[in-house]
Order: sequence, then C-alpha cells, then structure tokens
Amino acid sequence: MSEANVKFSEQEALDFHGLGRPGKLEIVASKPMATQRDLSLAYSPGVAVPVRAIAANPGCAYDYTAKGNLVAVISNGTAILGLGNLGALASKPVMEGKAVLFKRFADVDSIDIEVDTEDAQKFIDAVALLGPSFGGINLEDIAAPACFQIEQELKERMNIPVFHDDQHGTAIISAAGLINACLITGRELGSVKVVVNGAGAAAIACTELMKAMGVRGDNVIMCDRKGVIHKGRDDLDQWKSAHAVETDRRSLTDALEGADVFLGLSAAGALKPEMVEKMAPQPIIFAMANPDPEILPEDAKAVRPDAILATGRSDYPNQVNNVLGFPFIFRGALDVRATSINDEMKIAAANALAELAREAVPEEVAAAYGGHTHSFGPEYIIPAPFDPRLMEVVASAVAEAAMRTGVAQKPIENMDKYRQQLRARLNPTAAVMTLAYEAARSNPKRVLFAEGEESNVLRAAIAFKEGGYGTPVLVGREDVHDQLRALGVDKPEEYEVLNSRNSPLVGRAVDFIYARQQRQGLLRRAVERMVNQDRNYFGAAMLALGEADAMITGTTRPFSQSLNQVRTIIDDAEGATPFGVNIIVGRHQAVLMADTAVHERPNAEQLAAIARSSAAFARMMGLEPRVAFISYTTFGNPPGMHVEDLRGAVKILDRSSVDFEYEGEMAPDVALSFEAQRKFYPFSRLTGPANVLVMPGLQSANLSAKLLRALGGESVIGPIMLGLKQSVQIAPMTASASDLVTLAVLAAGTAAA
Ligand SMILES: NC(=O)C1=CN([C@@H]2O[C@H](COP(=O)(O)OP(=O)(O)OC[C@H]3O[C@@H](n4cnc5c(N)ncnc54)[C@H](OP(=O)(O)O)[C@@H]3O)[C@@H](O)[C@H]2O)C=CC1
Ligand SMILES: CC(=O)C(=O)O
Ligand SMILES: [Mg+2]
Repeated sequence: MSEANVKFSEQEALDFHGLGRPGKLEIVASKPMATQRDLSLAYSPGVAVPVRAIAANPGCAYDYTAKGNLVAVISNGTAILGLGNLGALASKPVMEGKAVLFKRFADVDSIDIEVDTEDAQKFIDAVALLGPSFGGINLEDIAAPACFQIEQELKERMNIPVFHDDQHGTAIISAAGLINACLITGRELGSVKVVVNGAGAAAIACTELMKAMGVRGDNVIMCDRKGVIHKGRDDLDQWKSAHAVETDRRSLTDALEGADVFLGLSAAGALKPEMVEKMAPQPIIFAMANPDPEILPEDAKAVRPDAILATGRSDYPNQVNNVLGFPFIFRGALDVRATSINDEMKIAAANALAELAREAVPEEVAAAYGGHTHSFGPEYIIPAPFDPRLMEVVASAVAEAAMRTGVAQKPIENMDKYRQQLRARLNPTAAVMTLAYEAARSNPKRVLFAEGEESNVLRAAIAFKEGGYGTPVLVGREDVHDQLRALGVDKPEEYEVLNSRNSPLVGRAVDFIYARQQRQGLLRRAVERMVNQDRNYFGAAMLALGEADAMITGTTRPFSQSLNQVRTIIDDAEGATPFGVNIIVGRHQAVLMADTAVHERPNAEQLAAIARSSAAFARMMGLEPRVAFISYTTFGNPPGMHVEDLRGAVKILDRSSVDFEYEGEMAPDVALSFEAQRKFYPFSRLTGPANVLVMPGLQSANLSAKLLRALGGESVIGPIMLGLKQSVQIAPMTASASDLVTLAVLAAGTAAA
C-alpha cells in the first residue's frame, strides 16, 4: 500500500476501537426506565400483555418488539474482507462495523453475532434458530463454497430476508458501477468482455448478476488461484464449473489480453501493471479486494491513463463497496416486511444506484469534494456512500420491487409519504459532519493551533494532519517536536512550529498589534510582552497577517478570556455580530443553538443578526434553516416579561426580506414539535420543526448547551464562533482531542474560501 494513502497509524486504529467503551456498539433503551411504573410496564407484570398478544398472533411481534427494525450481522470469520480465514472472534470488529453502518446510513438497528464453527450444517442450525429475534439476517465474510449452501438452506428455513452481503451486496454495487462505466466508454453489456479474478462468494455472485443483466456467458472468463476456470479443469466444484468456459487461455495474463473489464474479488496485488497494459482501450478496472486492492489506482493509471478505476476503499474515487447497498436494501425490505430479498429487488437497487450517479449532485455533496470530482464521468461512476439521497432512492426502489414481486407482507400505501419518511429518518448532522470532514479534506487549510504544547491539542493536530484535513501550524516552544515524537510521530520536523520567542515573524506581530493598540494605552514594550508570552495574541496576529487560514484555542483558559484576547486583534466581520452557535446532535434530529457564547441579553437587532448568520451556517452544514426565537412563552402564552426583543427580531426580519423561515416567540417544546405547532398555533409560519434555535440570552443558551453536554444524552459540538473577520474557534476547556479535531475542521470550513 502506498504510504500516501495511509491516513492513520495502526495505534490510532487500535485506540479508535479500544479507548472509552471498547468496541463500536452499545445498546440503548428506547423506552423510559425511570419509575416503578415504567418497570412494571416494561417487565413483569406489564410485559405479559404483549407476550400473550404475540403468542396469539405472531405478526404482532413487529408491533410490540424491536424485531421489525433489527438485523443480525452473522459471520464465522472464514473470509474476513480479503484477509482470509482468521476465525469467528477476529471477525468481530468487521461485524460490529457493519452493524454500526446499518445504523449510521439507514437507521436499521443491528447486532453482530459471531458463530464459532466451520461446519456449514452446524452454522445453519445455529442461525435458523435465531429467526424469532430478527427482522433480517445479513450473512457476512463466510467463504465460498460453504456460503452458498448456508445461504440457500437458511433462505428455505427462515421466513425473513437472508442476504449474504459479500455475494449480493457486492454484486449490486459492481453491477451499478459496470452499467455506468460501460455508458461512459460507449460499451454495451451484451458485447463487453469481462475477466473476473476470484471465484469465491463475491466473484460468483457478481458474475451471476452481471449475466442476468445481459453480459454474455461466453464473454466472461473467471480465474481462481490456479488461473483460468476452463472446461478442461477437473478440480472445479459446482459453483465454479457453472462459469467454466471453452478457451485455450490459462493464466490471468492470457485472459486479460484485449479484455474490456477486470473485476477483482480476490486478493491484494493480484493484478500487475503489465497485465493491465494488454487490456482493450479505456479498460474498466474494478479492484475490489479489501482492505488492499488487486492493484493501486496510481499503478494502473501509470500504464493505462485511459482506464476507469474503482476500488473498495473510501480514499480513492469510485468506491465500489457493498456499504453502498446493504443498509438501504435492508431498509426497503424491512419497511415492507419482505419475506426475502429477491433478484428483482437486487436489480432495482443496482439500477437506482446507477441512475443516481448520473443525476446532478446536490450542492452539499459536491462541496464536500471541493466541487470538482462529482459529476458523472470516469472519476464518478457510482454515488459516494455519504450521499444523503441514497436512503430515499435505494430503499424506495427495493420496497417497490418487493411489492411488485409479491414478497411484501406490508405494502406501502403512499410512496411519496414513504420517501419523505426515509429522508426524515436520516440524522442530518451525522451526514453533515461527514460532509464537513470531506470538505476540509478536499480543500485543506492551514489551521493554527495556538496551544501547541498541550498534549490533547498535539494529539488533535496529529489527527488533523494525518486525516488529511489540512496543515496544522503549532504555536509552542522548542520542545514541541520532542513532544510530537513522544506521541509516536515518526517525522516531527514535518510539523510547522511557531515559537513566539524566536520566530522571525515576532516583529511583524508586534508591529501589527502595536499599530492597533498604541492609542488604546499600550506601550510597544507591553505589546512585545503580550506577543512573547501569550499564545492567543501571537496566534491571532499570525492569523490576521495571513500566516494561517483559521485558528483554534481555548483549552487553557476560560472561554471569555480567550475571546477577549482574540477580539483585541481580530475585527468583527463586516455588518456581523460575533456569536457562538452549538450543534446539538440528538438521536433523531439535529439543531443549531445560538448565541451560546457572547451576548448576555441580545437586543432585537442582534437577535435578528444572529438568526441571519445562523441560517447561513445551517445552509453551509446542509440543513434548510427553520429558525425559532426561543422563550418561556409561546405567542404570548403565558403572558410575561422579556419577550419584546424576540418579537422585535421577528419584526425586523419581517421588514427585511430574508430567504429562510423564522417564527417566534415560542417555547422549545413547541419549536421542536411540528405537530404541536399545527395543533395549537396553526398560524405559525414554520413548515416543520425548528432546526435553528435563537435563544433569548446567554444564560439560557449556554446553560442549555452545557446541560445537554454534561448529561450526555446528546452530542454537543461547539460553540462555533461566527461573525469574526477571520475564523477563530475557541474550544471549551473540557474539550477532548477528538472535539478539537471537529472544531479544527469547522474552523477550516468557516475560513474564507
Ligand atoms: N468491495 C467490496 O464491496 C467487496 C470486496 N470483497 C473482496 O473480495 C475478496 C474475496 O472475498 P470473498 O468472495 O468473500 O472470499 P472467498 O473466500 O469466498 O473467495 C476468495 C476467492 O478469491 C480467490 N483468490 C484469492 N487469491 C487469489 C489470487 N491471487 N488470484 C486469483 N484468485 C484469488 C480464491 O481462489 P480459490 O478459489 O482458488 O481459493 C477464491 O475464489 C476479498 O478481498 C474481499 O475483501 C468481498 C465482498 C465485498
Ligand atoms: C466490503 C466487504 O464486505 C468485504 O470486503 O468483505
Ligand atoms: Mg464482507
């Protein structure tokens, strides 16, 4: 693997999995368990009621338990990615990973189960007995040929969808990619010449789907470790021999002579540049082995710049990976209570994916790629996994196909409404944060870490650099490089350190601050002391002088102190008022809350300005803003004091034609419930629950954000400072290294383009 593509160290991967609660999953209760009454309902005696109901009518299990949204990811570890047979236990990180991807991308609850046997029959019996627990079974990383028998028998024995992801998930995604690669290169599926390397679970299923979609059997040559699978071989099992062809070619090299397409579902490095050289013009190369592909795109491009390339990885264009499929396929199947996932549903998913890639890409996805890589073409043949449209497009296509083919036990009555529900089901901020990270990566900025001697700041700077999000510039003393080395950095000298005692830039910083402050009572000597001794003054001056694009500070002193220091040097943005906004990420919704940092009692003009800037920030984060001015009263009920400024802000916005929704004053429970708005305040102009809460004062805003953070039920990001001329983010003193990375990414995102 090329060094350039390693974005993290092995230690980081272990820390990611090991720090805090080990692993990647936890289970949370979806009902309150606070009182004696809750317990009586949740457990004995209340639980007896649904038990009897289900015994009388098994279908009720979908109404009274989590079954209908629960998928088991099950493996025996015999083909873990492309790492081989490493056993059931070693497969657990991958299975936990698939389970969290189910949740993250499609709100499907999922749990991993590792079954410790290589005996197919024992495996089948173990899984078949689990049927009552789950709405679906996702088999994963089970080697061929056992996987074929296992899936077949489980499908027959279970009345819920059983889907071997490595077979069908991969087949669906690669088919979508192939359709589009053929379109771009002007090829017809009916005449395309394909070489499939690998003859296992994924390869056989991809080949079968490809043939079902029109690729001719005699145009496909499959290879295993021994070379071409031809009719003359006597060592083939029934699955391989189904794809044996009459040919005198014997090796992968022979097979690739003049081939249009290479599908790699084998092992790292199996495809050599000299083999690629012999392929037809504009060859299509899907090197899908994980984690390391059959050939690195740069190596293939070196010999064939005209090639269309895809891998299973996220760090190259065209990620052909089953993550694009399984979450959404199960979403659609579960929503119609499908009894199986049939070929029509698979083909519908493949077509939906292929069509989606050909559509114009929404702004937020394009922005995440610096606006240049995401239009249909050789570098974009398949949607990116974090494309928010996937949920709606793929799940609804699968659900429709299930209904059409009669496997849907609970058909959807109103498809438009269903699509709307799918959109709402996505946690927008989770998606948005991914976009913010990708945007930073595609448009890397210089971010100055003013507290470059603190170990959590250094850890954040390392993660920021190694993640490819930008260039950290550290303010600190001589030993910062030693500290970096102690934290495991091999080449600390690659990190730029600005020392405020001896940097050649100190003079410029002093000149700059002195020019601003000489009429505010400061002597030059005092400014020299400020610059030498205080990293916030020095750092902010470096930012103002263009030595960095954004700055992050805050972990060593109270927020207000950092803010005051920064504002001595950085001006307010033209016509703006500086303020703080927090992103509150709930389980089912995300909201912005402002001003959590600056104005103690904002007046009407300030509230209106905060609303405007917050709405613009919401759009930057991919949210369509619906602003509510928050109070303890809702439209005058109960009557009370201190609401004039909120009402004044609404009037100011009424007078100045703004392009976002706003309303108020209203209490948070009304603001966050569209149902309550419609029922009790039908005149409210919001068209959904508010997602930007403009708070009446610093007390309520700051306390709410801190309470939410401390109670831990929600994830709270920020405050993110807006309204300064240059982007400065001030972290809370309690910020962890990972909080700092998020803020640094947002600092880069809010820096001038
Ligand atoms: N991008 C994606 O979404 C996905 C990628 N994959 C990748 O596909 C690969 C195979 O996975 P899977 O089908 O589940 O595993 P299996 O164990 O079922 O199959 C592995 C197959 O690869 C063949 N193989 C191994 N090394 C070579 C080689 N050097 N040359 C030719 N063939 C070789 C084996 O040949 P033989 O039969 O002779 O032993 C076998 O047929 C893995 O790398 C996996 O990561 C899998 C699923 C999804
Ligand atoms: C992506 C996947 O499922 C695999 O490589 O096995
Ligand atoms: Mg797999």
